[in-house]
Amino acid sequence: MKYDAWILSNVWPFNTSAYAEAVEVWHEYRIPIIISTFTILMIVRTVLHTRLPREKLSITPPPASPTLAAEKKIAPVGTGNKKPISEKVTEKVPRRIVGGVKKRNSSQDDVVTGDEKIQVLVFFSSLTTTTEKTAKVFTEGLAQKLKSVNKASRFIEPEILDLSYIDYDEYFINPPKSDSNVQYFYLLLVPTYNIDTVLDNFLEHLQETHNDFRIDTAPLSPLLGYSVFGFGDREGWPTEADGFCSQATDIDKWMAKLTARKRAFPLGMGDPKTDATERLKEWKDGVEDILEHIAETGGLGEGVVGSGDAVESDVEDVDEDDDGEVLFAEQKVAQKKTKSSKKDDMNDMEDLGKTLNKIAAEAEESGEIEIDFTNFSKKAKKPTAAPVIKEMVPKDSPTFNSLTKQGYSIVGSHSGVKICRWTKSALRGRGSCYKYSFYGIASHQCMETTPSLSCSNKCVFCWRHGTNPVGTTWRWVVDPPEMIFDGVKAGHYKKIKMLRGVPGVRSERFAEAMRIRHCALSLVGEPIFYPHINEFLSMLHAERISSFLVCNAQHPDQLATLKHVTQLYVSIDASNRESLRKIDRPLHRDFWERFNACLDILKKRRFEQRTVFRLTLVKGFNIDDEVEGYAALVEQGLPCFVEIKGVTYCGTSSSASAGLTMQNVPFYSEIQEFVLALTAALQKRGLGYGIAAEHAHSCCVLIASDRFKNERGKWCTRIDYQRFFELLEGGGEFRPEDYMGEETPDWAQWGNGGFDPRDERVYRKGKNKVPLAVKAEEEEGGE
Ligand SMILES: Cc1cc2nc3c(=O)[nH]c(=O)nc-3n(C[C@H](O)[C@H](O)[C@H](O)COP(=O)(O)O)c2cc1C
Ligand code: SF4
Repeated sequence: MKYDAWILSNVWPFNTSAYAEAVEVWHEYRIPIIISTFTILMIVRTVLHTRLPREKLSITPPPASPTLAAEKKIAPVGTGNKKPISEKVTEKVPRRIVGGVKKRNSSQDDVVTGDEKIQVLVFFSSLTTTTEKTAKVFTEGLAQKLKSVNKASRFIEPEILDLSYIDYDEYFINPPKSDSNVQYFYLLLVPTYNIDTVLDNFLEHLQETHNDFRIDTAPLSPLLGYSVFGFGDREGWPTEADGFCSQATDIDKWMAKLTARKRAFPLGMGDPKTDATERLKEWKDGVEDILEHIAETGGLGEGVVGSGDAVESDVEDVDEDDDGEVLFAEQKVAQKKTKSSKKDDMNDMEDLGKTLNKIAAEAEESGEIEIDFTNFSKKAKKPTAAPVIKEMVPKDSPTFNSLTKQGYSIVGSHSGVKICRWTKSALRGRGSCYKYSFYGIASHQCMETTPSLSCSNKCVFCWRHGTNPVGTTWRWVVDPPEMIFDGVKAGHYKKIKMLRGVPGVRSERFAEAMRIRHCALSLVGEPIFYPHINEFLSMLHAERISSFLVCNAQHPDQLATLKHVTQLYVSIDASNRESLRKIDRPLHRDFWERFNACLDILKKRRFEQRTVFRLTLVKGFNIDDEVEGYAALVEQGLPCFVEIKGVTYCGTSSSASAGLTMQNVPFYSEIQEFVLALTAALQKRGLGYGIAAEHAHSCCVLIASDRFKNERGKWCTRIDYQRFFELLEGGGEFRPEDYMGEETPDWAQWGNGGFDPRDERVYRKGKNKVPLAVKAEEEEGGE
């Protein structure tokens, strides 16, 4: 019997015609039957999957995220009728975060459970050392305090870290790696600068870390907590809306995001000139309390002010809507848009567009800010009001009053002119400054001026800081060069005329002084900062006024485009990066790169114009062990001359606050020693330099390149000014040797002191005949 026939007769209970019909139906409908069955099975599976609670198969946390122990979560106190977030989460599973951004929501994720150690890290940033000094004192005080709290043994000695030197990746992507059971607490003390500083880098790093899709949005949540204190200036930035402590505010916000809102204590702010001490003390007390609390209880505590609780999150940060979804403001707007469009049932794109605009406007009105958390653009900036360009030194400003009290005539809104003490001295026949000994410049015919009272450094030895404005870029009203030129000349002549009646003024010198022959662009500030510096120089040269321009080696772009000057100076205040940072306190974060770029420019220019390195020696800052470093810089820039000058002491509170005292002023014998050592170091390197001249009265010595020796081997450091103007007016190319002047007079040469024998040497009562250290009021203006 065949198998089919056997089945029919033994298994199939019905008759054969019924079977044949069934087979026929199957053949006809088998595809829809299979599809329907499969679909029904899938629906049943999906329903069961979403309804039934699931067991966690693994306890491994997701990469880069600490274990989230839902059991640890404590209901926040003080949230009114709102249910604790953790409860809501378990009620509505799964909890959706629109936009796919991972977010943590409790400050209790990482608690100290028993014997963990607590390490406080105090980060600071400082340009002009206020914050640095304060942070040091603060950290010492905190260390003392933590020794006396309950559970003091939990605390490791707090550590202080400079944001300019640390690797952000080590501290601000994840907490530092530690093999023992140490947990970290971050404190940040930062100033605010509306110019480019290291803080911009830092903020960018925080922002990028938060927005980096590869890492958790809150990778710093394992921290125990953090708090920020900002230093600002209410005089310039009176309110927070004006930018008072704006960078501290930004850091606080980004840290809140990165730590999942573990703000342990509210952002503190203070102005060192007024209330910083008081505000910092309050903040310190609060931070100490919370640290004690952490050591005792293991966490920040929920619901208390400053607990970092989710309820106090920022408006633009995170928000909860009725459905228990955590939505970012952007998506909330988007959701409203969707709901609204559904309600209105409009398919027409034009109408939809109108509705969206309306909703967006509503959202804006209600204070919701649209933030793109999914696409981070560095260029995206907060919309700001159109900038109002201000005057650098307005007539009603404290800076104006202070500068005028010091004898400056302010021209326009950013230029100044002042009579230097050597001009007065020369008028009375009592000697010119070292520029006469070295270069033949008569001080009574010299005008000292600057077209930019602003500077990008805060050198410890500068007698004007506290008064002169600072900045890294020109952000003020620009006065025309003609106005400045006429103004500074008028100011200079006016002051000369006022000296008419001073006892001892020689009539012939007074008459000569009414014709300016030289301009020292070195008074204060940074002359090449002025956008029309080249036009200004042309005006000087057109009147046959020679130009000595001193720049601080921080503006390579401007230096590169600078036209011809009679002598071009670069201040070399230190031989290495760290020393330069300490002494010049530059505002530019890439100050060392800028400095080196300027030296390279100077090197290229050495066959076009006379180039000079100006070294100002400050004992305890930039002399010890730096000879070789300076020699290396000379080798790099190959200047025509190196002027070495002892610092002058101004005795102001700002110099004192920079740690400068009379002890930092070198004796002339120390300058001489340094010059001998430097010359030897240069010669050892095979560089053709020698000591050409000195002016002991100004504590100043000149090292010159052998290029400035004549055929008789004599130094010719003086300048042929007549020739310089002829060459300039000729319009062709020329070299510094082409306007090399006559031989340096014997009395000015090394070993002879440098005082013009035709002048009368006047010693002040009680002063040594050989000046050992010159005070600023004597020396000011003798640039
Ligand atoms: C160029 C410059 C820009 C500044 N910008 C701001 C500012 O935008 N907002 C503010 O509150 N303070 C500003 N300040 C004030 C400093 O933040 C304040 O003086 C601070 O104490 C400096 O700290 P530090 O010297 O330790 O770096 C600025 C100061 C300077 C010199
Ligand atoms: S570069 Fe000159 S003006 Fe500027 S801070 Fe230094 S010494 Fe003062």
